Amino acid sequence: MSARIIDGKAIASALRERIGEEARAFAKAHGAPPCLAVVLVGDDPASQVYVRNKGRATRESGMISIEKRLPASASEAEVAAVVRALNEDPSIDGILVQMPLPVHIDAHSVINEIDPAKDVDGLTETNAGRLLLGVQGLRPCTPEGCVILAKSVRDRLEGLRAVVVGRSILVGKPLSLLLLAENCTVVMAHSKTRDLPEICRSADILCAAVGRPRLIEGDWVKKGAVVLDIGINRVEEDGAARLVGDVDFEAAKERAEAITPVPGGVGPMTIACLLRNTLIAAARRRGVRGPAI
Ligand SMILES: Nc1nc(=O)c2c([nH]1)NC[C@@H]1CN(c3ccc(C(=O)N[C@@H](CCC(=O)O)C(=O)O)cc3)C=[N+]21
Ligand SMILES: [Mg+2]
Repeated sequence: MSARIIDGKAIASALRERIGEEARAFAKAHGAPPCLAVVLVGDDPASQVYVRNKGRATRESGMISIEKRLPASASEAEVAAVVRALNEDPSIDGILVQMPLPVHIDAHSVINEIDPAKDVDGLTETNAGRLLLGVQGLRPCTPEGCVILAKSVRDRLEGLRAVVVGRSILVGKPLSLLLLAENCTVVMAHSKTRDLPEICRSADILCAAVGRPRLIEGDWVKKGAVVLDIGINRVEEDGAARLVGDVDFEAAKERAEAITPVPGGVGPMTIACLLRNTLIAAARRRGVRGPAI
């Protein structure tokens, strides 16, 4: 039996529809729609595409999108100054600094300049700490999207064994914490993990976020598992550029109950959750409760 393909694109589109309604209601109540500022340093082609897509999605959801571009030669102090100006600007609700930053800039320092109330990526020390503590804060978008997709297959995640392969700050670590908050039993696996195939086979929910094309093979997947493929790897195959995940999709779908495709799985959820965080940040900054979506 072939797995059900989790249609992240459709789920994200439905979520963005509801966010759009909330954004319009917000604009009516507060005189202006929520506003997201994206800071892009340098001219990495993939980043340009992502930022353009984010801007379009933001406007489609009835929010305002602002872009601040700096040359690749910008100093850390210059990038930090842009972030601080956005912090001070009362018309800005959300700030995202597009990763990766040029190597001469310390990403952690720059991210930490973001006002935690506007940190829609959930990456500042304050929001990471709030996630660890399980108190109100802004959660990272890709992990949040993963939990929504897992819940689209399983009503309750409680008691399920989740294996997260990859421990990045943007995805693996926060995803592990979010799944723990759902009462999953979480295994945090990574490049130094012994017996990785065996550990993956123990997963009811298998999350792959390592950035290695098709690392996870078909027989690493337990029959009936839910597979979330967070990898987005650009590879060249038969002379053509392709996008593949961290999971061998064709093989894994013969064993999984449900699996996310790449593209069209987790990626679109990241953007939808970014817009949701912008709405939440805009509401909380005005002292009202965020949307119940
Ligand atoms: N501060 C920061 N926050 C981020 O959240 C962040 C970042 N920096 N830097 C880059 C990564 C990557 N990322 C993606 C978002 C959407 C898709 C997405 O929508 N992908 C589509 C299309 C993929 C394509 O065709 O290229 C899909 O998977 O179907 C992918 C990747 C956010 N990131
Ligand atoms: Mg392999």
